[in-house]
Amino acid sequence: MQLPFVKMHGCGNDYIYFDCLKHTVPKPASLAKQLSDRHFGIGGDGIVLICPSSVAAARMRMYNADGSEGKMCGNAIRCVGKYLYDSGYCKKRQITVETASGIKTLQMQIAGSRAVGATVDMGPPVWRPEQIPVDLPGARVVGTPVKVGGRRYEITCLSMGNPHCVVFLPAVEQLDLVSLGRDFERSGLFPQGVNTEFVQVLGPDQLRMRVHERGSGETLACGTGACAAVCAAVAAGLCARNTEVQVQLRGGALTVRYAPETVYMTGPAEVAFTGTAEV
Ligand SMILES: N[C@@H](CCC[C@H](N)C(=O)O)C(=O)O
Repeated sequence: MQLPFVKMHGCGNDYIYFDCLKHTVPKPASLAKQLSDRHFGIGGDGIVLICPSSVAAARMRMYNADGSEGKMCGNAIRCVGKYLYDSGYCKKRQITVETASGIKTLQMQIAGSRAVGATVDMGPPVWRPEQIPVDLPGARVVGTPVKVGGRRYEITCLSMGNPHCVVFLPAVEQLDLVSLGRDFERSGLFPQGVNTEFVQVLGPDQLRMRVHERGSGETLACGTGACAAVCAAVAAGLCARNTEVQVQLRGGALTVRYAPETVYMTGPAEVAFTGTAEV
């Protein structure tokens, strides 16, 4: 069976998108594993299905490269908005998308007849450990000392619709994220796995971040992770609330504002190429 796809990315966080408003995708979990392979597949951090919704313009389902399903993806949702706008399904400046962690509203950035990015209302962060989930006591895990992989870290944990652990370090460029990411995954602290952000504070409105994602390994960017990093920086008094903070990632930059009621994330959405997959 042949299935058309669009390969899109937000700051280099790349997924293979299928239009499930028109087509049915069989066995998406195993397809994600097969197609994400950068040598034997199309290559990507996972796959995204753009599905019908009764409550929004479309429903997004995202699968990591290992086939696990994620509840939310900040970079993918901007690309879903772009696809809905560019293909004419929803030619509106404001687009709603249903996800496994609720309905999100996007304000599309338009250039000519195409969408080039979006600001997404990501919803407020969730701090309660049992709702993240993280196996640590207390009402919040903010700057909490732990031992992971035999080393001491101070971690901040929160959910942006998916679990995040933020670690502030003096420098992040030289880190071995394969082994560090694995250490955090295997720490026993995160019963549903975790996305770990290693963050260097460059200034009160600028962070540098590298990320090890649950189910995909190191990626060039993570939208929910950038939001988690800014919320953690605000909680630690390193950045101001309700101020635009630029998060520099390996694949580009995202802007995040931790507003009084919610978190706004702004960034690009780009098509890399289109094709047909044999499934
Ligand atoms: N790349 C993402 C997050 C994707 C899901 C994550 N790996 C998970 O399993 O929670 C983003 O841009 O937010």
